[in-house]
Amino acid sequence: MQSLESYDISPQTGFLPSQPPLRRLPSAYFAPWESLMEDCNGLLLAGKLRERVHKLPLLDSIRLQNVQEYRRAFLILCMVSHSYVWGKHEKTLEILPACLAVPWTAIADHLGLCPVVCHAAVVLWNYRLLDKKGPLDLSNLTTLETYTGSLDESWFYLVTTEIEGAGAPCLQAITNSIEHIKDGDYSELIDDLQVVHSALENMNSALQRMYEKCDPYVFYWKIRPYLAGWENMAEVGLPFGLIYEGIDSHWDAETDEYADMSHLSEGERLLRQYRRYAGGSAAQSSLIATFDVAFGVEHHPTGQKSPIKLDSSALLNRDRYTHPQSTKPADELNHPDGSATPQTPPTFVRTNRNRFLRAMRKYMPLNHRKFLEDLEVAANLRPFMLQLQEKQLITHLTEKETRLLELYNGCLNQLKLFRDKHVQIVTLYIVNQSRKGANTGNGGYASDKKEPTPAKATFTPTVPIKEKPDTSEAVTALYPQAALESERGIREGSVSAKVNQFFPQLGLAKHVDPKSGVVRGTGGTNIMPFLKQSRDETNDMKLPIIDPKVDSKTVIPEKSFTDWILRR
Ligand code: HEM
Repeated sequence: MQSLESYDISPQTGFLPSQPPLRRLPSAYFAPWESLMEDCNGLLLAGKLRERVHKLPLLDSIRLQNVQEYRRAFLILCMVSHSYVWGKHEKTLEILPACLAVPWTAIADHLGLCPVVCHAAVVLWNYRLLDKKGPLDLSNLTTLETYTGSLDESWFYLVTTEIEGAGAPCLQAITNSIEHIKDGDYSELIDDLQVVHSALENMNSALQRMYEKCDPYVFYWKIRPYLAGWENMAEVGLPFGLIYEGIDSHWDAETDEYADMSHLSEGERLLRQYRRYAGGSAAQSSLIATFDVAFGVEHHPTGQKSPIKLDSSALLNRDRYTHPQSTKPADELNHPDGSATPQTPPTFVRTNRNRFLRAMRKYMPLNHRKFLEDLEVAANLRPFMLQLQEKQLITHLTEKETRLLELYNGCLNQLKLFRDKHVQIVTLYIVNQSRKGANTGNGGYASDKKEPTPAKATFTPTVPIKEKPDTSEAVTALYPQAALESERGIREGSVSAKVNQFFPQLGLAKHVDPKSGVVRGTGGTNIMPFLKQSRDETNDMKLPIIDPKVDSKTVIPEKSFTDWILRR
């Protein structure tokens, strides 16, 4: 492994930048972005944001001076663009104007990200210390930007920021542990694992604080819709994704040439403009992924205990937890068997076979992704522990060796507890909220007032509308991104209506029967089996420790060191 700094990781603040993020872009050239950001909440509320965006000049991101400025600009464009697309009780828009799309895409490329909101933008690059010399924790943190202007949204991001800060000391300890294993330095290795253990405890305490100031209702109905991306969003009018105006998808990076489009049909040309990206999620946290890699936690496709080859029905189902979509819907035409899709998430072969978790890596900053990829190769903790485990079958372990096994299991237990708490949070903040429905009767939160043109009249569903729960019509009109229905909301006269005529099989919305109790992740499918499996897979990694005083019989481990090596 290279030094932490070379992966843009700070030994003190981890994946958070070593200095708090920029509060404003200094150059007057970018004043139009800063001033739009300043008014964003107000403009959204007044229904004037889109109007203002249409007046925004097209600025050249090349004039950003350094990585701090790039990150600040990326945050602004994430905030403004998602507010623009989803609106506030407005129809979803499927074309992002060039003044946002062009610089956002260029800045995302520069940072090794996708032009869509992500964990890095709202958590890593979106905080400020109230007292510059004070600690990096909830007693001293505030956000730079939010979609809603609510304290609940700030708290949601800041709890996650604190978790990132609490986990920071682990990164050096983990990379040190690789060397200490090589050198056989058990005392140092014990220290490394103790650092990780207590950091995980602190992370768990921070996660528990989510309940304090982030109201589940506000989170689900007010905040989460803005974090949605444009993947599997057929029912809210984005069956093929989002069009990034001015982004020429006909240019080929390999040949540096513009493709000859003359052979393409009108439909194909239109389709090639769309991009699909998942929305923001802490599943994009490189920190949690680091623990999995370092401890050798094996993740499998949801519902599978061992890797399987996807059959065609799985491809057709388009479940993002087993088969993430390609970024561009047109790829599906070129590779109808789905063979293009695995190129989208970075390919790597080690322990993580869950495609959703793997796909989340492309939403991590390039250097953090690189760190995980290098750690995949360098990580030696689990093979070392498996060796100790095999040794104890033949002979007694030394005190230090036993302590190491205990600490390894202890760290896994803390990670499992983190995922336990997380499952509870998701139950309260998502599953329960989606079942209860929106608080449409309460004028304080969700107004009964609909758009001047009722949503039903502006949509032409192409598949029969299923019977809905009582509240759903109002819910869909007010919070379309939270809808559980499966009809496609293709608007008459829209680009997607045209594309749909040519390719009716593409961008089909998944059918989710509201009565089935299935609750989907942002643009995804049933989240609970996925999250519970991830937790169980963490727990399954614990290794049995034989107490020589008690255990007289030999325990055969489920997975031996040799087995692990063979399966790598
Ligand atoms: C209100 C708080 C939270 C909610 C409602 C929530 C919701 C979710 C959901 C729905 C998923 C499934 C994937 C998706 O659709 O995006 C997920 C995955 C995940 N979340 Fe959260 N989350 C919350 C807070 C956090 C925090 C604070 C962290 C800490 C970094 C975190 C870390 C993760 C991770 C690592 C995954 C991937 C699954 C795994 O590794 O087990 N989440 N979350």
